[in-house]
Amino acid sequence: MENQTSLFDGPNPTDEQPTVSGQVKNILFAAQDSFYKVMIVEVADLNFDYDDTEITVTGSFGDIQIGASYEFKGRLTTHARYGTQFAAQNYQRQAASTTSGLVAYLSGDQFPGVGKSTATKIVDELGIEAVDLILEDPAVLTQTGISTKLQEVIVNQLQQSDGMERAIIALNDYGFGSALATAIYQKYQQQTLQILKTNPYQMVIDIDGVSFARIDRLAAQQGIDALDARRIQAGVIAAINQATFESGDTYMQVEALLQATQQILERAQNARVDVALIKRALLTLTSDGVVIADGQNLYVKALFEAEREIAQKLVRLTQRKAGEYARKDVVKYLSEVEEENPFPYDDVQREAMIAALTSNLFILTGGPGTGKTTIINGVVATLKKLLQAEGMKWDEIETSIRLAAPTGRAAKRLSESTGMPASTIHRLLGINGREDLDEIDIEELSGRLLVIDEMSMVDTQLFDLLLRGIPGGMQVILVGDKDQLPSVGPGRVFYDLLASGLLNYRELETIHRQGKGSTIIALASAIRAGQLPEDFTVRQPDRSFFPAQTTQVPRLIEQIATSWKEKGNSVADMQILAPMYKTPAGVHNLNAVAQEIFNPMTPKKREFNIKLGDLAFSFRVGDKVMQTANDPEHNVFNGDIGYITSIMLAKDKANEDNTDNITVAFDTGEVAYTRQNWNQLTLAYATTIHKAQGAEYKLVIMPLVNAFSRMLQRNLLYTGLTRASESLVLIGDVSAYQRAAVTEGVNRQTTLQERLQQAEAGQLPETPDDHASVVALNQQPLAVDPTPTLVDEENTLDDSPAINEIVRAVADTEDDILTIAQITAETIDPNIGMVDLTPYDFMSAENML
Ligand SMILES: Nc1ncnc2c1ncn2[C@@H]1O[C@H](COP(=O)(O)OP(=O)(O)OP(=O)(O)O)[C@@H](O)[C@H]1O
Repeated sequence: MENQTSLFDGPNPTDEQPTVSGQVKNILFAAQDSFYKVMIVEVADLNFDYDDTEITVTGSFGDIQIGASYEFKGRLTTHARYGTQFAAQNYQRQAASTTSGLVAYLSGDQFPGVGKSTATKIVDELGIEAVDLILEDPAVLTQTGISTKLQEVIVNQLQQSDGMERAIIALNDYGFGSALATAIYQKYQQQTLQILKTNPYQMVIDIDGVSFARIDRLAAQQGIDALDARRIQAGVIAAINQATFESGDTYMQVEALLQATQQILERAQNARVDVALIKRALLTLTSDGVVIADGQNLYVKALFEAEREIAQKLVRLTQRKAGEYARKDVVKYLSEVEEENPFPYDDVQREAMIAALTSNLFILTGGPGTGKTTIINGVVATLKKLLQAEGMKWDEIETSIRLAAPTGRAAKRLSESTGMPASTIHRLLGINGREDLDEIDIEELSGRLLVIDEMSMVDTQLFDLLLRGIPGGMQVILVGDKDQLPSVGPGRVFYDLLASGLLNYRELETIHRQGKGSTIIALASAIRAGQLPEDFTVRQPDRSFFPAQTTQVPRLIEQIATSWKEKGNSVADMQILAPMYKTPAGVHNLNAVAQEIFNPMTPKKREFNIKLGDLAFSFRVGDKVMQTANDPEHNVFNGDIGYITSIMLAKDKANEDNTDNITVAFDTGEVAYTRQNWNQLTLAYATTIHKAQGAEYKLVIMPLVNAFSRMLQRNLLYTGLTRASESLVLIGDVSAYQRAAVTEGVNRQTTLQERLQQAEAGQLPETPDDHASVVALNQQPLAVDPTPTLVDEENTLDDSPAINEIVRAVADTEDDILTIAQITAETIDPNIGMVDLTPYDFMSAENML
């Protein structure tokens, strides 16, 4: 088994682990999308101080039976609202410990047809471990001589109840967290243990997010050969998944895939893998339909199907009889809405709104301040009038307009700017993003209109799922800014939809935002057109540029941030955005700099020192932090920003929980993190530009230096500076900005446009099954392209499970736990702003360098 010892695991390993056993009286809560449960257990035995007869037990559990007895290992915790609970890390059904108990169990009601004599035969033959043996290998029952029918009854029942528990326990033991364990079990059900033990590589093929390296270690321990065909096939899948994720392409060329697979396989175990073996593996995968070969392009099935389905659905949507409302009604109600609006619409806006309301599918793109929100509001208000005229009741009207965006932050902004409820796309569809895409069942949405904002962030697979939920009669409006960074996941859907030229869209170009912000927007427009404006380095009321070399950046930022703070502004309204994590001008170092300004150490403050490889930093009470993974159980998601409100040490008197923990206040509530989960938090004074997509800040400070070389691309610069709503401070080399402005982002390889054209012509190909290119490959010698694949630092760093080394923190000896009520109050104060401030106010130019 994998060695799971990590310094995260905290307390002294020689301590006996807190254990409680007893009968489950009730299940208070069972999460729908994972195994998380909260239940009441009647205490029969325990090894820690606790004097009630019942205890609340929480954790990931399979099919818990009320009334059955279990043993739980874990720790006692104190929940702010629910009091003392036992957080189980592991559990076990208390099996019968005597042969007579086991005979009684096997001849019980749950095994129909199995009488005492059959049960006795089984126990005599297989012993007290009978249940384990049967679950590991059902064939052992044949040696008991009982009928095949009864064998089936026993195996099915055991697999159903104990099988699930054992599977989850085993998955936990192998180090799979709750989310992956859930996904794995949902896929294999009763077969989970068997797959884990006999062919763990299958998991790499079937389950998103299972790491090849982890499975490879597991398989090697089980003695699976490095040249085993299953290993090579899993390597192919790992390579194609990794490459599509890193490049954003939706497919890969044959030669590149062969080479990447070889690298992955040879790096993971020190054994040479011949390309011929990889070719053979690829042939099997394409024959089985796991990989789709379309000419020289190889796709994982889900991405191939997603592009195909998107094209088909969109073309069907546009070919459907045009929207239900007559143009003259639309024009009439829109004029009423316009009269109620504080300003008249411009012609393009008016025309876009009419087109949106009279089409089944409408796409709107435009930069900041061009009126996208104005159009959404106008369309929604006009639609309300149209529906009212149809006789629809008010509450029905409200619920028939659905607004959504790809991230929680973008949904929140959409809701604020429209005054209507908006949700994430995942929530709209009722999914958590961990489902098996082959089996996921999306329910059709109800309503007349669906508006999706920040479309540029939607990837191929999410868009496919979204379209599956859109019923025939629903109008769809997709809104975004095509010049922003594309989605993190594979594809560049929004770009492709626009570039196909086949779908109904309007581009807004006139900038309407006046006064403050105007020169930021003008700068954004120039950069969008591939130029740095001549006045780039000239100080403007709302933006400035300070030349600096990489090593000078931290000092400059220190001064700007200090000045911002001294003027009484909130840290929540300020964001430092850098393209990369490393270098003195990168996210890691700038976080350290900003932390010293916004949250310096004081004798009364607590901190935990963290060390991750070369990176050392600390979490302090009051720190601005970001959640870096989705955690639906606690309602916090990747990119959510919060503030540390308390730091508790295991030894604190006030800490009834016996472990170190950090509590963070998010907009949605407080979340406590024990050491195992600290890797989900980072300091967030500075973040990458990718992580800031969909957010807006009053002040953005952005360093761009030549050291960021290959990240210097137009859409990155554009996305970063358009996050600033009132003030923008740019720092670095003019030449770096120049280079970013003229460098078009790497072109993602996708086939969505081609599929749209094929769908439009009624010639969308069926999923190819001849995989001729791969067949041919196995017959010819192959020239492998020696160019290594570029690794995108952004993805690599964010996805890196590098956290295996964390040095136990030492805090000061203060017993008081400090809270930061003041800071959280400040972050939600909408009045703290930038009235009459310019970036120049934050500093005096003389002492900048
Ligand atoms: N035709 C117009 N005449 C005058 N002002 C307008 C017009 N259209 C929009 N505005 C104003 O311009 C500003 C920007 O518009 P809006 O918020 O709709 O743009 P946006 O594209 O959604 O911007 P962002 O993406 O930055 O949120 C708003 O203050 C809006 O009231």
